Amino acid sequence: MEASVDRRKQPRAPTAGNGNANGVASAAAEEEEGELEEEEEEKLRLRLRANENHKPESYEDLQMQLEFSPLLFSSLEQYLPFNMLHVSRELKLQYMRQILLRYSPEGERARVKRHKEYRQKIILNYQPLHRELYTMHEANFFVPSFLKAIAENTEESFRSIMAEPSPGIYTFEMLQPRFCELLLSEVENFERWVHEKKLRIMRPNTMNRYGAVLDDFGFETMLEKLMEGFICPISRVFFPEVGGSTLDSHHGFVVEYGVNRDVELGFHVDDSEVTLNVCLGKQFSGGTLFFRGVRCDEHVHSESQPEEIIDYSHVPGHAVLHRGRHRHGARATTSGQRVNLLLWCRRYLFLCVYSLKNLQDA
Ligand SMILES: O=C(O)CCC(=O)C(=O)O
Ligand SMILES: [Fe+2]
Repeated sequence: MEASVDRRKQPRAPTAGNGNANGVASAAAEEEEGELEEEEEEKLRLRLRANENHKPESYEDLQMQLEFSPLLFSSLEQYLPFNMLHVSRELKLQYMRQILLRYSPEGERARVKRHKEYRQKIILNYQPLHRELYTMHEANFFVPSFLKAIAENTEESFRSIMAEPSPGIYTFEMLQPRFCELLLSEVENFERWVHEKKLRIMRPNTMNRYGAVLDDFGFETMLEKLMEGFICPISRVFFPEVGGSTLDSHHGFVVEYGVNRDVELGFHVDDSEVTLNVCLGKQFSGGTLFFRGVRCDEHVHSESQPEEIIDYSHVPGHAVLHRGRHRHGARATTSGQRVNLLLWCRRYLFLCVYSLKNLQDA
């Protein structure tokens, strides 16, 4: 098994979106007034260090016209040269956009554009069944023990609700049964709608034939809050080596296993820094999650040590939190139906800015 480990990828453009696929191509921006002279374009540079005192602009209102995430522009702004910090927002935008365009492959931008249009079509037409799920209501979503631990926000309080069956794998009770039930019925409602409309649904990633991307049908803001308010505090304590407290984007989806669904999931690593995996139900047997230790890219296929081999049986409402690079897979769900909520948490904006600066310095 150790011979082959897939990198489980979301079918998306890593450099053009922010993991939330909120960028769309617009040729119009090129003809905007105040365009930079060609000569100046040659000098487009980012500073080595962020200017922490600079408060970046918001570009959210331009979301529909921009081919990159508004958040990416805000992150990048802190790295602008001093003389660019106080020019107009339009000029800053143009400066940053030209840098981004230089390093972002066109094919990926086109893919992000298509994804954005797909999402827009859904958001405009899909009628949610349980609207109360789309905004964060923590008292309705989470069990009290989880809320208490988060409110206390200490390593001790987190450990008091968690088991750590193997180093770096944390399990705990998290979601209320009622929330799981409603979310399952919302997902079913969405899938019914997709089927009725004869839409081609985009699956969560390259290894699933079933399941749905929650961010695509309205859950983006709620899941953002879940990551920021609940997963970042825990990751800050347990996953500092992957920037646990600075996770800045996510990919949220459900996977579905059972008869007429996916059966199992091969050995893989996730396209995330930190992964939250919560079982929503329903009733099932099998579906055990197996882990085989954390590896870097170069050693992802190496043998595992006996102490790294661990199995975990999903329990509805209970979460598993692990590093994306903690190699794992799921055994066959042999009867019933198993649905899990996955939140791949990333440091996408940070890594984007970092790789841009590296490319510039190369
Ligand atoms: O089925 C599971 O619980 C594992 C899912 C998983 O690893 C993933 O979606 O990346
Ligand atoms: Fe995974």
